Amino acid sequence: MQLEVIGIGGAGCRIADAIHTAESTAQPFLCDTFAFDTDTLSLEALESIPDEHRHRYGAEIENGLNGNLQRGETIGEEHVDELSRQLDEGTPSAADAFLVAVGLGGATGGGAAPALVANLQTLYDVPVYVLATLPADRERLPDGDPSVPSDDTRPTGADADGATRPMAAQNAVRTLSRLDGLANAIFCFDTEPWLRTGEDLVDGRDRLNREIATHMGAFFSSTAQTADGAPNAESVVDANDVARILGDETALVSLGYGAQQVDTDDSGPLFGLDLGIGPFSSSDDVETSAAVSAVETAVGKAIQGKLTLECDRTAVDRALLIVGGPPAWLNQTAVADGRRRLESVTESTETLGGDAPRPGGDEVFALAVVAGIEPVARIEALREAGAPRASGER
Ligand SMILES: Nc1nc2c(ncn2[C@@H]2O[C@H](COP(=O)(O)OP(=O)(O)OP(=O)(O)O)[C@@H](O)[C@H]2O)c(=O)[nH]1
Repeated sequence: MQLEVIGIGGAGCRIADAIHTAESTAQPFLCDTFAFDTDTLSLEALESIPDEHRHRYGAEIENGLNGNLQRGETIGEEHVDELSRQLDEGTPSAADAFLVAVGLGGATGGGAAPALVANLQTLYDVPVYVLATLPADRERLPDGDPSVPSDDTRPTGADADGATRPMAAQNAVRTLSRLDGLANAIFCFDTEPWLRTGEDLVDGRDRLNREIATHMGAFFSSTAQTADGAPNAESVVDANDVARILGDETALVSLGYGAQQVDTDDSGPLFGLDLGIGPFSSSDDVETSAAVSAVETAVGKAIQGKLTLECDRTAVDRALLIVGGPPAWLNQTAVADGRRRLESVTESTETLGGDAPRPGGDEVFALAVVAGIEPVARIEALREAGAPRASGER
């Protein structure tokens, strides 16, 4: 499937940019990538999104929004037609789905995302998914907390731009609830557990954004059509499968990813075969036991390792497993076993599986998608953290 990615606000734009940067030319899955922000400098700092797909809006904002989500919502609603029109710079009608990336906790992206998602739903007849990062705890830590580096001269709990975000939890909860019923599904990335000890967003955000891009790229590139001449998947995951697993009732979605390095012969075509798709190993060349072991290891990491949002793996509505890598290493029995393993761990009512051949690759990877994961302890904690102020404000 082909994806139209739109980043909104600082985090959303950087994440969209990271996805665009990481997209492999061998496995393209992006229709277009757009970045919408009120902050010109932030837009200019992006790495790879084409200039004509970066759009600054809200010239009336003079000194930022200071976490004022209601103002962000008003500005988002006022500019939503302008933002949607920007998409005509690309080919949005060719997309099988939209992905709106946003950092929950801020006022710009969180304010505009619900209006944008609602507008896309009326303009296009394809699913609109959201990719949302949850705010980190250390954006609002009390003074003297040991996880704030002692040489940090910024205010305690400051984010990557040096701003504190005392409203982060409250804003995140409110934006999540506004997206409910608008987005088909929400991919969640929980920032806090992905930050290293003593690391804050200043140091960590580019690494986190690459992690997000790896997970999302592994998923959506596996659903893209293979290039001419490249081997087809034994079991293709297409846009319909994605829609079935993600659903259309704003399910929360978490991803698990694991990769295992494998030995491939890069010295050239084997057995006189050259399909014009780069170096690859023939299945005769790879020990079955080695291939099975590589698939099992990658699948184990994806299912039992760290998820983008930790949840009760045994209480998942729907699940999908994709195993990819050099064709010779994709042992189909092991791939099918992996899908059954995910099914038995999650006890989900529906579990799909597929494979993604990557000629020339040097690792076997597995991506587990779990959808319908609520209740999630982390979201409940955010709701609690945001609740007292929320009731006072509204
Ligand atoms: N993963 C990740 N999170 C980020 C990044 N930048 C900021 N965040 C977090 O995302 C949330 C929203 O921040 P921004 O996207 O900068 O905020 P904004 O939408 O531009 O809105 P305002 O700055 O409030 O006007 C906060 O919780 C930030 O700490 C980033 O590059 N990656």
